[in-house]
Amino acid sequence: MTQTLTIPRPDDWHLHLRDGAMLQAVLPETARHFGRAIIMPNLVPPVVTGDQAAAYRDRILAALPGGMAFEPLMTLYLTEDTDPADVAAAHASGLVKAVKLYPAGATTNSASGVRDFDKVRPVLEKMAEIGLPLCTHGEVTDHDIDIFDREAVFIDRVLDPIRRSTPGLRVVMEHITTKNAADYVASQERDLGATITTHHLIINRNHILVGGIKPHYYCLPVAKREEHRLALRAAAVSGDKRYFLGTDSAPHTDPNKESACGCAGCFTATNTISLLAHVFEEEGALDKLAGFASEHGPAFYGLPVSDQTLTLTKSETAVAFPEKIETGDGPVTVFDPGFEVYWRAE
Ligand SMILES: NC(=O)N[C@@H](CC(=O)O)C(=O)O
Ligand SMILES: [Zn+2]
Ligand SMILES: [Zn+2]
Repeated sequence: MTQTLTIPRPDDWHLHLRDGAMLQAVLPETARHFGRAIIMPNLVPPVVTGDQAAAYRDRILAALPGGMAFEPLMTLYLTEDTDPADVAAAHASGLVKAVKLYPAGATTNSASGVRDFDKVRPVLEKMAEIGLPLCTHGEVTDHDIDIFDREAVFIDRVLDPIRRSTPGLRVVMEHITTKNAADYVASQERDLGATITTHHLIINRNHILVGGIKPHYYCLPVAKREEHRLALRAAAVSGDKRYFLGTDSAPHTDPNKESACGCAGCFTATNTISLLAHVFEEEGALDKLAGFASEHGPAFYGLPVSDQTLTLTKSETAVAFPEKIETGDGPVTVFDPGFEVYWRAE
């Protein structure tokens, strides 16, 4: 008997679409399965103002193949010069759904991010007042902090102080990778959620380093020890509304990944939904997939759950995903989970 699972059409609450030829190639990979996505603003140059976000939204919609329905939910890239009034106007018009905080130097295209968190206080206060969420890349950048500790230290030194001094500020801890982060979310009563990626439910740091270095498993925050992966799985399948899917699908061309200084990012848009069904089945929690992928995110952002559905079917034979997708900028390798997957999305 074929096993099927029907869920409301999922959304991706953390996605990199890039621009130009790359946007053209990767957008259908997401739009095939997802109805909406929170679009990350770390372009070069970054999407800082409401006008830039409106123009980027238009480029995304122009790149969408005819017949595909997809709603990009735009974000603004927070800089020390961001104008609270511009943020408020972009929110009031319905264009912008979140503001993204990148500590300067923490990740890909974060050079224009925040160095001195006191400088963005007026923006954060305005956001708390109008109910506009802050999405955080939660890692400190101090040279004396080990890369595997940077997320946990960010919570103590940056995030918790910001939240205490800005009551009412709603925060999404993006792409959490540690038990520390999952526990912090669980300990907070209100105004806090977290996205979890597909790949952090599947790989730990051994996958990156054992048996030769695997650049396609390198992303930021870097995958941690197995105990952390297990904590993320427990959070994702818990049914707790504070955790939801943000794939952080982050395309880089193969030459930029397979390099002496490889870029951070895993490209998971193509096979994410099948991989998630596999993971949730492994955890005996297929009934929790709809919450994680389709319901908790809209609840946090105050949006309706999709009235469309996506059906997953478990087949006898493994699904054949492409190893790479071609883009006008060069090939992009699709995330390889290292196991066969039998769940197919219609
Ligand atoms: N996650 C990553 O490793 N890379 C992202 C940036 C980010 O989300 O930190 C990217 O833009 O490539
Ligand atoms: Zn990030
Ligand atoms: Zn990201």
